[in-house]
Amino acid sequence: MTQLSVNLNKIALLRNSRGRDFPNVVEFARKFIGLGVPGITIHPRPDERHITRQDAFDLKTALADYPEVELNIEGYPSDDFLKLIEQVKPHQCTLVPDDPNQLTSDHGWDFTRHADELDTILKRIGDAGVRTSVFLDPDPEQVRLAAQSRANRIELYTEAYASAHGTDRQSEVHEQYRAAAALARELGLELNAGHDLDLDNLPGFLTIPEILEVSIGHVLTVECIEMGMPTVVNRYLDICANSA
Ligand SMILES: CC(=O)[C@@H](O)[C@H](O)COP(=O)(O)O
Ligand SMILES: NCC(=O)COP(=O)(O)O
Repeated sequence: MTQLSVNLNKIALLRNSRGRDFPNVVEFARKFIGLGVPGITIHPRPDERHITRQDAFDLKTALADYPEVELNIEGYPSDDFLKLIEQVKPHQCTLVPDDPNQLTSDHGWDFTRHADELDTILKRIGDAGVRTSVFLDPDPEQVRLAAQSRANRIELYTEAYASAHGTDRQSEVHEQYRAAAALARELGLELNAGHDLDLDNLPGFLTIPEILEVSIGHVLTVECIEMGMPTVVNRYLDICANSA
């Protein structure tokens, strides 16, 4: 069964737009957990445009009340970010190759260029007792290289899957993900996935076997506005429970 990790970036974005602590990120984490969500994801960016460093500490403290709930922190491995990970010690850290000013994550790691620096970084995070995951395109060469690294998991970057969904490229693109996932499993990598997943495209994606975790935030937040949190969370949990 796939675990749902709700990404709270967009709750923080709303909060930051008014300069007071509303909506409160920790309170929303508690609401999602209360509805049965087993994981929380945040992606603190250097400009703190949504999630702040303080949010990471506050969530870590709050999640002590829910030992079964996983905290996943995503981000570019700057020294600041790595220090944050060493202090907060989330269950999982997902490394993303984002520029500081990037609008959103739009590509996976290139291990042909970054294998050496990632080795040092993955060791540092692993030594802090934190599970590691690396954001990756569904590219067989990158999957092979990631399998030779210290990463425990890969997170398949699903934007291409989401944009092809419902178009005549759907099955071709889906096959790329299916093949990358099969190769990753064969090489001993565990698998997560995320970016632009939603209630409509997730069931098709989760026909790929053994996706351990999906992190979802942007569309999920909009779906909650449209349909209400309980309905949306129940539908996601249902889809995840029926994954391959
Ligand atoms: C790493 C990843 O997949 C992203 O989806 C990310 O967490 C979203 O970041 P923004 O919310 O800043 O677009
Ligand atoms: N890792 C992906 C994530 O956390 C959320 O992505 P999105 O649903 O906000 O596109």
